[in-house]
Amino acid sequence: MASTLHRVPCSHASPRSDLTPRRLSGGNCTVRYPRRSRLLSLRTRCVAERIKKAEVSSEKILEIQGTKEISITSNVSAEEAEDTGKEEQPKTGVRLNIVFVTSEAAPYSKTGGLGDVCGSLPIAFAARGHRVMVVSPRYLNGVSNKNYDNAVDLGRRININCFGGLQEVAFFHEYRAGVDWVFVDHPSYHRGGNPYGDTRGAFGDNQFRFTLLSHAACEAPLVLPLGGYTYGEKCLFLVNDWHASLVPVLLGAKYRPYGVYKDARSILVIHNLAHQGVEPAATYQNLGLPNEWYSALEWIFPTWARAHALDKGEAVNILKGAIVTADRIMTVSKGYAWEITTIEGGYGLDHLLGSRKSVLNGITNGIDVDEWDPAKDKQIPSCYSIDDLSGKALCKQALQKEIGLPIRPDCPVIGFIGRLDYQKGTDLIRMAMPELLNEDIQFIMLGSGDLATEEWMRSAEATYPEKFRGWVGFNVPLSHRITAGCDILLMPSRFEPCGLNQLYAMRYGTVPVVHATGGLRDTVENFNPFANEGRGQGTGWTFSPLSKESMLVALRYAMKTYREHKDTWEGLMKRGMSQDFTWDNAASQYEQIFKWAFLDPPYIQ
Ligand SMILES: Nc1ncnc2c1ncn2[C@@H]1O[C@H](COP(=O)(O)OP(=O)(O)O[C@H]2O[C@H](CO)[C@@H](O)[C@H](O)[C@H]2O)[C@@H](O)[C@H]1O
Repeated sequence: MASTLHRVPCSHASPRSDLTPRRLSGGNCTVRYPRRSRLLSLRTRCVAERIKKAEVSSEKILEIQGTKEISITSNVSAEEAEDTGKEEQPKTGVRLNIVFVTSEAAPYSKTGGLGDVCGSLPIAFAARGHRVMVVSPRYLNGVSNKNYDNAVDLGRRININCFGGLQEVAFFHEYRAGVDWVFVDHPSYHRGGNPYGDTRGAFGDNQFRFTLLSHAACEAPLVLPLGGYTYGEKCLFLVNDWHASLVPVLLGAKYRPYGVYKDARSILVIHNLAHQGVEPAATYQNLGLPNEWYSALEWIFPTWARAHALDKGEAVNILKGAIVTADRIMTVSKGYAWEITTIEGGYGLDHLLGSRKSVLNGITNGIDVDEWDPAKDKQIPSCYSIDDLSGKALCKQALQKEIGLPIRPDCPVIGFIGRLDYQKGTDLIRMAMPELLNEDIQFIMLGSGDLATEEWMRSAEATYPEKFRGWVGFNVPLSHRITAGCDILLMPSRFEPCGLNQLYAMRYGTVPVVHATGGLRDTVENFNPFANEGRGQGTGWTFSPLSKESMLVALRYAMKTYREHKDTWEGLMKRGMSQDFTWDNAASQYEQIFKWAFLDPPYIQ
């Protein structure tokens, strides 16, 4: 065994040798990795610490000390495991080193569904026996700082060569729920607002901030001795959306030419194709990539999308870079996996995605069934379950009271939660509202984003004081109370890669009414009152086409059923509540894709 691990030659032969990954702040060309013996002693120390903290069952101690694999029985203390003599066995056949790269991970950072997924899917993989690291920025915006209280500075600094200079980043780390949460620290992540922007709009340096993230994520498995030893080169990168999409390009352009990461694989997970990280072509030189890799990111806008006659439409598209270099591509539902290969859903990338159809799969997201559990949710005023729904009625009354609407148990309450964005079809809600509020209903909206829609929500409250409430902002506890207290959840999304709110709604016995698109069509079964010998079948209503009229038709069916067919309504609620949306289910499907990824040679050698 070599005394140092992962030594990368400092190839001065390359005209861009400044791009070699191993630079240290001190100017050395290679990182001095700890010797193997030191790694083992670090590992032993860390194991001792974990044993002390009773994070590892006693039966596992020998295994940890003696083998390369770590299996954490996350919720079982050493004493418990000894007492019962039982121990969770890893569910996976092949244990992998999985590295999530993401711009958000709840509860540390979240602006939407990406944060939810990257906060809970890693835990599901860890529980199945994989070693899992999540690499994400350490956002300090004044409000979120406390989220990182338990993350300690690992004392590792690396210099990233991009944007015309060396950028020093640090790594913070928290080990929680069997997962190594790694936070990349850099001054550009320390500012007010959310991860992408503030009240003045998107940050102008997002390309820089997420370039740093991708470079740092490529280094993390090599340089961070987590739990005493590094993840090493044979790992699987799960890169989420455009913010992490430089990772597969970097593997091919910056590491493999030096023999590093030859056994790694990368999978691009697309949560939202509408955001691609497109910037002027001139920014390519900032990304820390060799010139000859330009074509991987090259993007030419069609003529109609150019600003003027002399505009050649030349740009770089970071997401495209991952589409053409990742070993496999995934989306968050089967329906969306197909939609993105069509001209309507492909956002200009349909041809490229179609050309990689053989490695493109969709797996429906799961949800965090502990955080979203009406039987033990601390955020709602009264818990309930499929066996006793009485608490739901109390949640409805409490919501009406909290939000200042008349307390009326029999009046159907319709809710909407989400980003106020073109994607979510909020324009349709605005258009339909005068007609909808002619009915005897109440409507509650929670969201932030598009300023005009926020303004409209405020004015709608004034126009319909007895029927409409709009809460402008991002408020997770309130989103739980709305999900529990409403009867119907409306999601008229133009496109929806998966959608999580309809899953939360069903789990809380709130009946979804959704546009039949992407993951919404895959997860909500349209109600059929005649099926099942007249007992009915389905979990909600799906409407199509996306028009005000068809949305109102679906909502009227729902309201009529709610008012006039109480038993049928309860059947709808209970069928929704009994769906299996656990991450474990999704994670086992992911493992099949992982197997395929390692069966094939790396797509970019
Ligand atoms: N104002 C607010 N206050 C509190 N909570 C709020 C909120 N606005 C939104 N949320 C929360 O943010 C999450 C939104 O998740 P979605 O999956 O519905 O949409 P999003 O478009 O962000 O995600 C993208 O990624 C996910 C994950 O893959 C896909 O499901 C989805 O289709 C895709 O568009 C939910 O947890 C929701 O409750």
